[in-house]
Amino acid sequence: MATEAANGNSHAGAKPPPTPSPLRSSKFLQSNMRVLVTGGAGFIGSHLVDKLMENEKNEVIVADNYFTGSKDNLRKWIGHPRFELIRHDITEPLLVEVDQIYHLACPASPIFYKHNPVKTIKTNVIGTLNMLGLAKRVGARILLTSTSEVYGDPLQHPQTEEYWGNVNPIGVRSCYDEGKRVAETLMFDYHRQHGIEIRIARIFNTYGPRMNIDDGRVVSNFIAQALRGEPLTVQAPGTQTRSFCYVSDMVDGLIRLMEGENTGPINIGNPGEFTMMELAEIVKELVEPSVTIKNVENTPDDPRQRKPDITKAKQVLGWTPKVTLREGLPLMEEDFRKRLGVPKKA
Ligand SMILES: NC(=O)c1ccc[n+]([C@@H]2O[C@H](COP(=O)([O-])OP(=O)(O)OC[C@H]3O[C@@H](n4cnc5c(N)ncnc54)[C@H](O)[C@@H]3O)[C@@H](O)[C@H]2O)c1
Ligand SMILES: O=C(O)[C@H]1O[C@H](OP(=O)(O)OP(=O)(O)OC[C@H]2O[C@@H](n3ccc(=O)[nH]c3=O)[C@H](O)[C@@H]2O)[C@H](O)[C@@H](O)[C@@H]1O
Repeated sequence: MATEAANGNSHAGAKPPPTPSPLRSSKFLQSNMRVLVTGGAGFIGSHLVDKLMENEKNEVIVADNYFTGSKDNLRKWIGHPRFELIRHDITEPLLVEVDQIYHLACPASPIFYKHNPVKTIKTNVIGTLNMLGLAKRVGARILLTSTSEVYGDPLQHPQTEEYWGNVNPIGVRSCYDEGKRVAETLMFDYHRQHGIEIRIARIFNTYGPRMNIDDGRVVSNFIAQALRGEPLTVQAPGTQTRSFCYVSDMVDGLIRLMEGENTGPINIGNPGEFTMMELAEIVKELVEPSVTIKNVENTPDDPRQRKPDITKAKQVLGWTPKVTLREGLPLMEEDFRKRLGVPKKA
């Protein structure tokens, strides 16, 4: 059984987990861990799939509705005997026999999650209920990719897992941050009531190759703008901070959490903290020094500061991020150059 949650909630009343599929222990000559990745055609999901597929004992099933993801992100696995891709919207039940569920499906960029907020809530609430129902039926362990947005516009800095957050329940971001908070609640209620083996990762801003070019998030915006020779749009005031984690570090953290014994919630992010103006200056310096920086209006409820306290991830997962922002940005730039057809100047 997993150890106590980070926030100190007691799980003394939790039931033992349901019995996993007998196939998990009875197969010897073929893959014996069947892993479902919801949202596996998206940015983080597709990198996670790449890593999971490296292990020959894993059979990977992706369920995705392609709202913000794409088959293209998974093209190297399509047709592989240990890989299966299902077009499926997780707000509908899914019947598959699996041992582990990485539950990522949810639009992550503010532009996309605000586009149809009711659908975003349904994805977080009904979608998570469906995945927990599946976990219960087949005895699978389930990991939820929650978010640092559960801390809202945090009044504690850096944020530890014990902090309960400062969230506007009726704002334009609420479909996402309150949606994820309910998803976390559902995870713990299924754990306590039905003994489901749960893992919760609170992910902080993650970036890297394969982000949608017009995704709308800040790192992808700045790199695409720099490569197109457009001004970098710093939203007011520009002093707001974020901490950026490179995607390979994130995937490593998620797999460690799934394989470990702690339920979480656990912050997974890179504590290096930058203002948006600093980020723009770094992108300008590394990618295209001739571009200008333009101040533009911000959107409501934008968190003013965000930085993970990762003491817990270090202690219980033995995890620390390895890739610095200055190392990760050029890797993303290379991918964006290929996709935008902008070669590096000699
Ligand atoms: N990238 C980050 O900085 C970040 C930070 C915190 C949390 N997260 C979480 O990590 C997960 C992945 O984020 P990402 O950056 O890869 O985003 P993404 O938008 O690239 O990927 C999300 C995937 O989920 C799919 N999806 C959305 N709604 C669905 C539905 N109803 N049914 C089936 N599939 C659906 C999309 O098509 C896409 O492939 C999300 O749960 C997000 O909330 C990401
Ligand atoms: O890490 C998290 O927990 C969350 O982080 C992001 O949300 P956010 O930090 O608002 O992401 P961005 O849209 O990339 O914005 C980051 C900052 O950059 C600013 N920004 C954004 C875009 C831009 O062009 N310019 C700009 O200055 C925004 O005002 C904001 O202050 C993700 O999009 C969420 O999915 C995720 O859950």
